[in-house]
Amino acid sequence: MGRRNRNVNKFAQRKRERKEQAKNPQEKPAADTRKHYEDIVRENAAFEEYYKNQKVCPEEEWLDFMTSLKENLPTAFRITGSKCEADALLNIVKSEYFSDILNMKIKNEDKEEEEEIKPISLPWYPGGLAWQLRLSRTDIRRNELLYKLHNFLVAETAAGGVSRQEAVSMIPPVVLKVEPHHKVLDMCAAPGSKTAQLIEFLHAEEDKVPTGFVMANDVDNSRCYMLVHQAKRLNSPCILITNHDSAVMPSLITTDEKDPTVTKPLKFDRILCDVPCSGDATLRKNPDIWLKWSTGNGNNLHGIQYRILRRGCELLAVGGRLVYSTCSFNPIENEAVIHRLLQEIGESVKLVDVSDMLPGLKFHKGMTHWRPASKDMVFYDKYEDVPEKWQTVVRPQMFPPKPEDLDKYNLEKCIRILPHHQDTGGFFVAVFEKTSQLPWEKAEEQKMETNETAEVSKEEKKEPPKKKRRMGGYREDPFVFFSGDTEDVFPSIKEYYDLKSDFDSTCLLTRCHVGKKKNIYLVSSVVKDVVQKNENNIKIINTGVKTFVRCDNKNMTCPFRLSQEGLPSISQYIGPKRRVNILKEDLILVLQNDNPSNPPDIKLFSEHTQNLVKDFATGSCILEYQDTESNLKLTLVGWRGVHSLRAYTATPDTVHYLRLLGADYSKYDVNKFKKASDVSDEADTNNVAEVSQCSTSENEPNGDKENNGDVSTNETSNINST
Ligand SMILES: C[S@@+](CC[C@H](N)C(=O)[O-])C[C@H]1O[C@@H](n2cnc3c(N)ncnc32)[C@H](O)[C@@H]1O
Repeated sequence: MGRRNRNVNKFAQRKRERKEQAKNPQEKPAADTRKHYEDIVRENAAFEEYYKNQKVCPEEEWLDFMTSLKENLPTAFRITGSKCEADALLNIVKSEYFSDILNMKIKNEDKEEEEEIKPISLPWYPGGLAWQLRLSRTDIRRNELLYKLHNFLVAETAAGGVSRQEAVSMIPPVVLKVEPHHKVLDMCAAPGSKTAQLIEFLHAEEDKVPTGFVMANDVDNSRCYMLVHQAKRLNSPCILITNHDSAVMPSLITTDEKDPTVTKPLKFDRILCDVPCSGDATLRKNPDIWLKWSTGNGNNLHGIQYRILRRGCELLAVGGRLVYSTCSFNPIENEAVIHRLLQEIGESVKLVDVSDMLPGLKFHKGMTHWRPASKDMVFYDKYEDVPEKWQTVVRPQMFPPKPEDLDKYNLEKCIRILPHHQDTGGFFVAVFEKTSQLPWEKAEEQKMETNETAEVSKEEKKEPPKKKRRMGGYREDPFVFFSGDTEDVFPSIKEYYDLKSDFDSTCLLTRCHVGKKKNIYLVSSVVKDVVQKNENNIKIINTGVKTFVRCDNKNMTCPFRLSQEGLPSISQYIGPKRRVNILKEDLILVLQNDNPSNPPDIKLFSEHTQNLVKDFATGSCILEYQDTESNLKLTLVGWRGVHSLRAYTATPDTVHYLRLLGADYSKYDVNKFKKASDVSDEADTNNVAEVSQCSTSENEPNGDKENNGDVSTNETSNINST
């Protein structure tokens, strides 16, 4: 394969394919992988022999283990978003969707008999926000009785109200115990489902910008753009995405909080090492692994897994917590990696028992004995038995601890989840705490101190400046921070949006040095510091949440409108001049009349709202609504036209808000099973909305409704000023 091919951005390519498919929703994708999956014989003799030999589960559970592995994976999802929105959505899910299906019996794809669907709340997930259904994704997609549930999952995923994620994969962020002040590193982050959770935990305090941040890293440049997409859904100014081999992740620096004139090494309070693995615990979701499974996979990955974990321990602050996880059953990728690390670093890092954080979760304790094997399925009890030809593959560090050393390592504190435990995928999790510096960290520090003393005595002999690190891959646009309140476009933004004096304009940035600023992004001050101090040292792919978008409209004195993505971060700084406290019925009116070329006339609104906007300057504004009973608070970007008022939301968000308001959104809730001729004229005219609900991927957010300078179009807007 040529170099050009390897550099194809797979994510962008898939996006293009989906767009094409959205244009012709009736057409099936060329390669129907589903069919392919159905044809796969879910058997692999080597797999069975290997894991029977490793004793991954007691003999009496073996049949259940294998039977479960051959079944399709049930669907699981989490409800996300701010606490008040998540609570409101949870109530809707329970009362509208689950009550409908509670007593329903469905014949699943891979079962003979009809079964009850029975939604189960995952008992160990905080706030009762995570659910599992006894239905695979395909079951939900293909069954007409479930079209409303399917529409709900697709639309809410696009709006960021729901995240579809395998149940067991939700565990690592839960046990990492992230708090809003933590500096968090996700070493192998793409596609980003766990990163999303980390960000949600970071934003646990509603309406407050966290003082911590999440750095989400992946070695694969194209997969980094999946992270960009995830981050975009979450609207956080506290995330940065980097592209590096985490086994050799560079040491970073940050400003010392105690003395802002000096820098110090950046150590992370929380680190997630969700390392690349053979993935055989995802067989239920990825049946093609049955076809290619071999012992070689685990053996080959052990080394990189160990190096990533080791580097993670170095980057971890003393007192910090690190989670190592894989979706593999293989002890060579799991306990052997951990044993190797613990052997090397002594007592400075120790395993922690986190079972009390996971109430109701069934699992097996970590293994304390296993037998490395070569590709020809010969098992070894000691390295000396390994024939020379396999000695580069089966390494001495892969062997289990001696029985007399077991107490040193506490490997039983690891968590092994098998598919039959609670009808999920399999998973492995180990949680570490760092109690002191690693042995070589202490030595390095001493060496540095000695060097510093020596430097003082050789004042004249200055070393030449270090060469700038060369960073491979795609060239990213620069991160250009505002110099302060005098930055050319800032005074008009400040004036128009009545920005409070404590807003730090140096946290705004653009992605170009010269030319007209198009999109303006916002980061938290700690993220700004990390970017500015380290951008020559590590490749930063993306940071900042889009907050202002250029909009050269003759009816607006400021050339920038607000963007919904950045609104939760900037809203607290915007003064009363640009806020409208709208009534519920008026907000519903605005959302239901979302045709940008025909926005609702001011005369249609309540007297209350008409009075509020009477003397309101035209242009971008905030529409706010708070339900006094439920505490539900909605904040939307609006537009005051000369004679109209409208919301500036993307279609999935419109559906999300209408759902939360208990309003009618039926025109978007299309039953795709009905023949095209049955679909009402109204739905036909809302074709774009239908497509976004039923045909495009759940991960595909729609742009705002107009040509408004969104990332996808990158053009400035001329908004219809009706
Ligand atoms: C198991 S997946 C991570 C899944 C992710 N944590 C999630 O929950 O969505 C492993 C990821 O590690 C990345 N990876 C592989 N080797 C790496 C390395 N040396 N450094 C950083 N990332 C690496 C892969 O590109 C892949 O995206």
